[in-house]
Amino acid sequence: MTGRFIAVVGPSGVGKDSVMEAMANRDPRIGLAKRVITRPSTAGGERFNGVTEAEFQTRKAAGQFALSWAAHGLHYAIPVSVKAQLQNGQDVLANLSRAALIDSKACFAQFDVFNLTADRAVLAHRLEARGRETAEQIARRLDRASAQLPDGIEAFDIDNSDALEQTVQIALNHLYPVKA
Ligand SMILES: Nc1ncnc2c1ncn2[C@@H]1O[C@H](COP(=O)(O)OP(=O)(O)O)[C@@H](O)[C@H]1O
Ligand SMILES: O=P(O)(O)OC[C@H]1O[C@H](OP(=O)(O)OP(=O)(O)O)[C@H](O)[C@@H]1O
Repeated sequence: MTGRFIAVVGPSGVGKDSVMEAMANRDPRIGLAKRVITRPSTAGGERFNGVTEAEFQTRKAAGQFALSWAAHGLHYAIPVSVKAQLQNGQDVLANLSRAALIDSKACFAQFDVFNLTADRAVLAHRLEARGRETAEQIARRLDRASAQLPDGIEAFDIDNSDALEQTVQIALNHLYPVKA
């Protein structure tokens, strides 16, 4: 059976990549979409494919992206290879912009959304602790924290203010309900 494409959205620093990675480690039915980003691969954090702006545009023109968007002064894409993962029956998690949800819904037959939330103070603390962005970049990311989901998009909301393990369990229970 074809897998589900699950968009994981929420403000920068809320824990999208951490939750996704922990879910994939817990359950073999889950695969991760590896994003292509115009950020040096040495920047750390999630596993992503870092490319130059020119390389990004070349790959986009060659049809190598299922989805792409711009945010935080960077370009991001989900490679078309996710379709093979889905055809192999994996449920695929992808860290997506809330602004890319409409395109994403149109692109994938089986589509779900996890919307992660956390208090602004928690976000600020996590972004500082992650240490990847400057103070100014962090301030701009926090300004986007309250962005709403587009009309017509239904999401499963999960508060990731507390322990990561708790969030992961709630998300897994939602994806794979235990039959009584
Ligand atoms: N539930 C949690 N409790 C504590 N720290 C967390 C939790 N979830 C994520 N973090 C930490 O917060 C920071 C941001 O997480 P990350 O997964 O990079 O967020 P995002 O992908 O949403 O930008 C990381 O340093 C991560 O280790
Ligand atoms: O439009 P928004 O919903 O605010 O999302 C903006 C960007 O932030 C998210 O990534 P993340 O927070 O992981 O930032 P990063 O990709 O730079 O790490 C998401 O994947 C988008 O690329």
